[in-house]
Amino acid sequence: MNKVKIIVAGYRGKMGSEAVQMILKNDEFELVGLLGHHEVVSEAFGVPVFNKKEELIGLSADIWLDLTAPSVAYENTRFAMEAGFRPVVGTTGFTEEEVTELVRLSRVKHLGGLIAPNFALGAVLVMQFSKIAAQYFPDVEIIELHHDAKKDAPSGTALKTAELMAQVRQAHYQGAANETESLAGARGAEFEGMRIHSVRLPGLVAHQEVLFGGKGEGLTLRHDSYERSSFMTGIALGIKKVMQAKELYYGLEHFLDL
Ligand SMILES: NC(=O)C1=CN([C@@H]2O[C@H](COP(=O)(O)OP(=O)(O)OC[C@H]3O[C@@H](n4cnc5c(N)ncnc54)[C@H](OP(=O)(O)O)[C@@H]3O)[C@@H](O)[C@H]2O)C=CC1
Ligand SMILES: O=C(O)C1=N[C@H](C(=O)O)C[C@H](O)C1
Repeated sequence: MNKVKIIVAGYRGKMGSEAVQMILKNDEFELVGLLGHHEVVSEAFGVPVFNKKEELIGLSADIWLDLTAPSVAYENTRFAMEAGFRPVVGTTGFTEEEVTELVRLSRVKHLGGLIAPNFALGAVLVMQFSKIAAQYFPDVEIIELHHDAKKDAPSGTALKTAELMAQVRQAHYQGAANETESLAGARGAEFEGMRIHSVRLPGLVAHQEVLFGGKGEGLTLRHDSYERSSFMTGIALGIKKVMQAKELYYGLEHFLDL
Protein backbone atom coordinates (compact mmCIF):
# COMPACT_ATOMS: atom_id res chain seq x y z
CA MET A 1 0.00 0.00 0.00
CA ASN A 2 1.28 3.45 -0.92
CA LYS A 3 1.87 5.71 2.05
CA VAL A 4 0.20 9.14 2.12
CA LYS A 5 2.95 11.72 1.55
CA ILE A 6 2.55 14.73 3.83
CA ILE A 7 4.00 18.24 4.04
CA VAL A 8 3.61 19.99 7.41
CA ALA A 9 3.46 23.81 7.30
CA GLY A 10 4.15 25.38 10.70
CA TYR A 11 6.06 22.28 11.87
CA ARG A 12 7.76 23.94 14.85
CA GLY A 13 4.55 25.29 16.40
CA LYS A 14 2.55 23.80 19.24
CA MET A 15 0.25 21.91 16.86
CA GLY A 16 2.77 21.34 14.06
CA SER A 17 5.33 19.64 16.31
CA GLU A 18 2.66 17.30 17.75
CA ALA A 19 1.42 16.51 14.22
CA VAL A 20 4.95 15.65 13.01
CA GLN A 21 5.26 13.08 15.82
CA MET A 22 1.83 11.62 14.96
CA ILE A 23 2.83 11.29 11.27
CA LEU A 24 6.19 9.67 12.11
CA LYS A 25 4.42 7.05 14.26
CA ASN A 26 1.72 6.23 11.68
CA ASP A 27 2.64 3.42 9.23
CA GLU A 28 0.21 4.74 6.62
CA PHE A 29 1.83 8.20 6.51
CA GLU A 30 5.15 9.49 5.21
CA LEU A 31 6.56 12.90 6.11
CA VAL A 32 8.10 14.40 2.95
CA GLY A 33 8.62 18.11 3.65
CA LEU A 34 8.41 20.83 6.27
CA LEU A 35 7.63 24.52 5.93
CA GLY A 36 8.88 26.87 8.60
CA HIS A 37 9.56 30.49 9.16
CA HIS A 38 13.00 32.14 9.34
CA GLU A 39 14.59 28.66 9.15
CA VAL A 40 18.31 28.14 9.73
CA VAL A 41 18.20 24.37 9.15
CA SER A 42 17.68 22.74 5.73
CA GLU A 43 16.64 19.35 7.10
CA ALA A 44 14.76 17.93 10.08
CA PHE A 45 13.34 14.46 10.84
CA GLY A 46 15.19 13.29 7.69
CA VAL A 47 13.19 15.49 5.30
CA PRO A 48 13.88 18.90 3.70
CA VAL A 49 12.89 22.09 5.50
CA PHE A 50 11.75 25.08 3.43
CA ASN A 51 11.50 28.75 4.29
CA LYS A 52 9.08 29.86 1.59
CA LYS A 53 6.02 27.99 0.37
CA GLU A 54 6.99 28.54 -3.29
CA GLU A 55 10.08 26.35 -2.73
CA LEU A 56 7.73 23.35 -2.32
CA ILE A 57 6.36 23.52 -5.88
CA GLY A 58 7.14 20.24 -7.64
CA LEU A 59 7.69 18.23 -4.45
CA SER A 60 6.00 14.83 -4.64
CA ALA A 61 3.35 15.09 -1.90
CA ASP A 62 -0.34 14.26 -1.44
CA ILE A 63 -1.26 16.41 1.55
CA TRP A 64 -0.51 19.94 2.75
CA LEU A 65 -1.16 19.94 6.50
CA ASP A 66 -1.43 23.58 7.56
CA LEU A 67 -0.95 24.52 11.21
CA THR A 68 0.43 28.02 10.84
CA ALA A 69 -1.19 31.38 11.59
CA PRO A 70 -4.54 33.04 10.80
CA SER A 71 -2.75 35.80 8.83
CA VAL A 72 -1.57 33.28 6.18
CA ALA A 73 -4.28 30.60 6.37
CA TYR A 74 -6.13 31.65 3.22
CA GLU A 75 -3.11 32.26 0.99
CA ASN A 76 -1.44 29.01 2.13
CA THR A 77 -4.56 26.94 1.38
CA ARG A 78 -4.96 28.55 -2.02
CA PHE A 79 -1.30 27.98 -2.76
CA ALA A 80 -1.51 24.30 -1.75
CA MET A 81 -4.33 23.66 -4.23
CA GLU A 82 -2.63 25.62 -7.01
CA ALA A 83 0.44 23.41 -6.43
CA GLY A 84 -1.67 20.22 -6.54
CA PHE A 85 -1.52 19.33 -2.83
CA ARG A 86 -4.74 18.39 -0.97
CA PRO A 87 -5.07 20.84 1.92
CA VAL A 88 -5.86 19.62 5.44
CA VAL A 89 -6.07 22.83 7.40
CA GLY A 90 -6.33 23.34 11.14
CA THR A 91 -5.27 26.96 10.98
CA THR A 92 -8.09 29.35 11.88
CA GLY A 93 -9.02 32.80 10.64
CA PHE A 94 -11.04 32.14 7.44
CA THR A 95 -14.01 34.33 6.53
CA GLU A 96 -17.12 32.61 5.15
CA GLU A 97 -16.35 34.20 1.74
CA GLU A 98 -12.83 32.75 1.76
CA VAL A 99 -14.13 29.26 2.54
CA THR A 100 -16.66 29.56 -0.31
CA GLU A 101 -13.91 30.62 -2.72
CA LEU A 102 -11.63 27.75 -1.67
CA VAL A 103 -14.44 25.20 -2.12
CA ARG A 104 -15.01 26.62 -5.62
CA LEU A 105 -11.30 26.31 -6.43
CA SER A 106 -11.20 22.70 -5.15
CA ARG A 107 -14.00 21.80 -7.58
CA VAL A 108 -12.12 23.40 -10.47
CA LYS A 109 -8.95 21.53 -9.48
CA HIS A 110 -10.80 18.27 -8.65
CA LEU A 111 -8.94 18.13 -5.34
CA GLY A 112 -10.17 16.87 -1.97
CA GLY A 113 -9.51 19.04 1.04
CA LEU A 114 -10.55 19.90 4.57
CA ILE A 115 -10.64 23.04 6.67
CA ALA A 116 -11.45 21.95 10.23
CA PRO A 117 -11.74 24.67 12.86
CA ASN A 118 -11.43 21.91 15.45
CA PHE A 119 -10.08 18.36 14.99
CA ALA A 120 -11.08 17.13 18.47
CA LEU A 121 -13.95 14.67 18.12
CA GLY A 122 -15.67 15.98 21.27
CA ALA A 123 -15.56 19.55 19.98
CA VAL A 124 -17.12 18.45 16.67
CA LEU A 125 -19.89 16.70 18.62
CA VAL A 126 -20.54 19.80 20.76
CA MET A 127 -20.92 21.83 17.56
CA GLN A 128 -23.47 19.32 16.23
CA PHE A 129 -25.32 19.11 19.58
CA SER A 130 -25.43 22.93 19.66
CA LYS A 131 -27.09 22.99 16.25
CA ILE A 132 -29.78 20.60 17.52
CA ALA A 133 -30.27 22.53 20.78
CA ALA A 134 -30.52 25.93 19.05
CA GLN A 135 -33.75 24.78 17.34
CA TYR A 136 -35.39 24.59 20.77
CA PHE A 137 -33.29 27.12 22.72
CA PRO A 138 -32.70 30.08 20.39
CA ASP A 139 -31.20 32.23 23.19
CA VAL A 140 -27.57 31.20 23.43
CA GLU A 141 -24.16 32.54 24.38
CA ILE A 142 -20.73 30.98 23.75
CA ILE A 143 -17.77 31.17 26.09
CA GLU A 144 -14.51 29.97 24.52
CA LEU A 145 -11.42 29.66 26.71
CA HIS A 146 -7.85 29.29 25.39
CA HIS A 147 -4.16 29.58 26.27
CA ASP A 148 -2.79 33.12 26.25
CA ALA A 149 -0.61 32.62 23.12
CA LYS A 150 -3.68 32.34 20.90
CA LYS A 151 -3.58 34.98 18.16
CA ASP A 152 -7.20 35.10 16.99
CA ALA A 153 -10.47 35.85 18.78
CA PRO A 154 -13.05 34.57 18.76
CA SER A 155 -11.79 31.03 18.16
CA GLY A 156 -12.50 29.31 14.84
CA THR A 157 -14.53 26.76 16.79
CA ALA A 158 -16.74 29.42 18.38
CA LEU A 159 -17.35 31.01 14.97
CA LYS A 160 -18.23 27.68 13.36
CA THR A 161 -20.53 26.83 16.30
CA ALA A 162 -22.34 30.14 15.80
CA GLU A 163 -22.54 29.59 12.02
CA LEU A 164 -24.09 26.13 12.52
CA MET A 165 -26.63 27.47 15.02
CA ALA A 166 -27.47 30.35 12.67
CA GLN A 167 -28.61 27.75 10.10
CA VAL A 168 -31.50 26.69 12.39
CA ARG A 169 -32.05 29.80 14.51
CA GLN A 170 -33.83 33.01 13.52
CA ALA A 171 -31.41 35.94 13.99
CA HIS A 172 -32.66 38.07 16.89
CA TYR A 173 -31.45 40.46 19.57
CA GLN A 174 -30.71 38.83 22.94
CA GLY A 175 -30.84 40.52 26.35
CA ALA A 176 -32.77 43.57 27.50
CA ALA A 177 -33.67 46.00 24.70
CA ASN A 178 -32.47 48.90 26.83
CA GLU A 179 -29.28 47.31 28.20
CA THR A 180 -26.09 49.39 28.30
CA GLU A 181 -22.40 48.61 28.73
CA SER A 182 -20.59 50.69 31.33
CA LEU A 183 -17.37 48.98 30.17
CA ALA A 184 -17.09 48.51 26.37
CA GLY A 185 -17.18 44.86 25.33
CA ALA A 186 -18.88 43.64 28.53
CA ARG A 187 -21.54 41.80 26.51
CA GLY A 188 -18.97 40.17 24.20
CA ALA A 189 -18.82 39.90 20.42
CA GLU A 190 -22.06 39.50 18.51
CA PHE A 191 -23.04 37.06 15.74
CA GLU A 192 -26.69 37.32 14.61
CA GLY A 193 -27.63 38.28 18.19
CA MET A 194 -25.65 35.44 19.83
CA ARG A 195 -22.89 36.64 22.14
CA ILE A 196 -19.37 35.19 22.06
CA HIS A 197 -16.94 35.71 24.97
CA SER A 198 -13.21 34.95 24.62
CA VAL A 199 -11.12 34.09 27.69
CA ARG A 200 -7.29 33.91 27.42
CA LEU A 201 -5.30 32.55 30.36
CA PRO A 202 -2.03 30.70 30.93
CA GLY A 203 -2.61 27.05 31.82
CA LEU A 204 -5.58 26.62 29.46
CA VAL A 205 -5.42 24.62 26.21
CA ALA A 206 -8.77 24.81 24.35
CA HIS A 207 -12.22 24.79 25.93
CA GLN A 208 -15.72 25.89 24.98
CA GLU A 209 -19.09 26.22 26.70
CA VAL A 210 -22.34 26.79 24.85
CA LEU A 211 -25.02 28.07 27.23
CA PHE A 212 -28.69 27.91 26.28
CA GLY A 213 -31.44 29.57 28.30
CA GLY A 214 -35.18 28.84 28.12
CA LYS A 215 -38.24 29.38 30.27
CA GLY A 216 -37.23 28.24 33.75
CA GLU A 217 -34.40 26.03 32.45
CA GLY A 218 -30.88 26.08 31.10
CA LEU A 219 -28.66 23.75 29.13
CA THR A 220 -24.86 23.89 29.03
CA LEU A 221 -22.67 21.97 26.59
CA ARG A 222 -18.96 21.92 27.35
CA HIS A 223 -15.87 20.49 25.71
CA ASP A 224 -12.29 20.48 27.01
CA SER A 225 -9.07 19.76 25.17
CA TYR A 226 -6.60 19.17 28.01
CA GLU A 227 -3.75 18.30 25.62
CA ARG A 228 -2.99 18.84 21.93
CA SER A 229 -3.02 15.05 21.50
CA SER A 230 -6.82 15.54 21.46
CA PHE A 231 -6.55 16.94 17.93
CA MET A 232 -4.40 14.18 16.42
CA THR A 233 -7.08 11.49 15.87
CA GLY A 234 -9.09 14.00 13.85
CA ILE A 235 -6.08 15.11 11.82
CA ALA A 236 -5.22 11.47 10.93
CA LEU A 237 -8.85 10.81 9.99
CA GLY A 238 -9.03 14.01 7.93
CA ILE A 239 -5.86 13.11 6.00
CA LYS A 240 -7.22 9.65 5.09
CA LYS A 241 -10.68 10.93 4.10
CA VAL A 242 -9.31 13.77 2.00
CA MET A 243 -7.44 11.24 -0.16
CA GLN A 244 -10.87 9.97 -1.35
CA ALA A 245 -12.71 13.31 -1.37
CA LYS A 246 -13.54 15.18 -4.58
CA GLU A 247 -13.72 18.69 -3.12
CA LEU A 248 -12.83 20.73 -0.05
CA TYR A 249 -15.05 20.44 3.02
CA TYR A 250 -15.42 22.88 5.92
CA GLY A 251 -15.66 20.93 9.19
CA LEU A 252 -14.62 17.43 10.23
CA GLU A 253 -18.31 16.50 10.69
CA HIS A 254 -18.47 15.92 6.91
CA PHE A 255 -16.19 12.90 7.40
CA LEU A 256 -17.99 11.44 10.43
CA ASP A 257 -21.07 9.21 10.47
CA LEU A 258 -23.35 11.60 12.40
N1 LIG B 1 -8.19 22.89 14.02
C1 LIG B 1 -7.74 22.53 15.22
O1 LIG B 1 -8.16 21.50 15.80
C2 LIG B 1 -6.73 23.38 15.89
C3 LIG B 1 -6.33 24.53 15.29
N2 LIG B 1 -5.39 25.32 15.86
C4 LIG B 1 -4.99 26.47 15.07
O2 LIG B 1 -3.77 26.14 14.43
C5 LIG B 1 -2.99 27.32 14.24
C6 LIG B 1 -1.61 27.10 14.87
O3 LIG B 1 -1.77 26.96 16.26
P1 LIG B 1 -0.50 26.73 17.24
O4 LIG B 1 0.26 25.55 16.81
O5 LIG B 1 -1.05 26.80 18.61
O6 LIG B 1 0.33 28.06 16.93
P2 LIG B 1 1.89 28.30 17.08
O7 LIG B 1 2.08 29.78 17.06
O8 LIG B 1 2.43 27.51 18.24
O9 LIG B 1 2.50 27.66 15.76
C7 LIG B 1 2.38 28.20 14.50
C8 LIG B 1 3.64 27.88 13.72
O10 LIG B 1 3.49 28.32 12.38
C9 LIG B 1 4.64 29.07 12.03
N3 LIG B 1 4.28 30.03 10.99
C10 LIG B 1 3.65 31.22 11.12
N4 LIG B 1 3.48 31.79 9.92
C11 LIG B 1 4.03 30.94 9.03
C12 LIG B 1 4.19 30.96 7.63
N5 LIG B 1 3.78 32.00 6.90
N6 LIG B 1 4.81 29.92 7.04
C13 LIG B 1 5.25 28.87 7.75
N7 LIG B 1 5.12 28.79 9.09
C14 LIG B 1 4.53 29.82 9.71
C15 LIG B 1 5.09 29.71 13.30
O11 LIG B 1 6.43 30.11 13.21
P3 LIG B 1 6.95 31.37 14.08
O12 LIG B 1 6.66 31.02 15.51
O13 LIG B 1 8.39 31.45 13.73
O14 LIG B 1 6.13 32.55 13.61
C16 LIG B 1 4.87 28.57 14.29
O15 LIG B 1 5.96 27.67 14.29
C17 LIG B 1 -3.81 28.45 14.88
O16 LIG B 1 -4.57 29.09 13.89
C18 LIG B 1 -4.72 27.73 15.85
O17 LIG B 1 -5.91 28.43 16.10
C19 LIG B 1 -4.83 25.01 17.05
C20 LIG B 1 -5.20 23.89 17.73
C21 LIG B 1 -6.20 22.98 17.21
O1 LIG C 1 -5.47 28.19 18.93
C1 LIG C 1 -5.84 27.12 19.47
O2 LIG C 1 -5.22 26.60 20.40
C2 LIG C 1 -7.03 26.46 18.96
N1 LIG C 1 -7.56 26.92 17.86
C3 LIG C 1 -8.72 26.40 17.23
C4 LIG C 1 -9.82 27.44 17.28
O3 LIG C 1 -9.56 28.62 17.12
O4 LIG C 1 -10.99 27.06 17.44
C5 LIG C 1 -9.11 25.04 17.73
C6 LIG C 1 -8.94 24.85 19.21
O5 LIG C 1 -9.91 25.60 19.85
C7 LIG C 1 -7.54 25.26 19.64
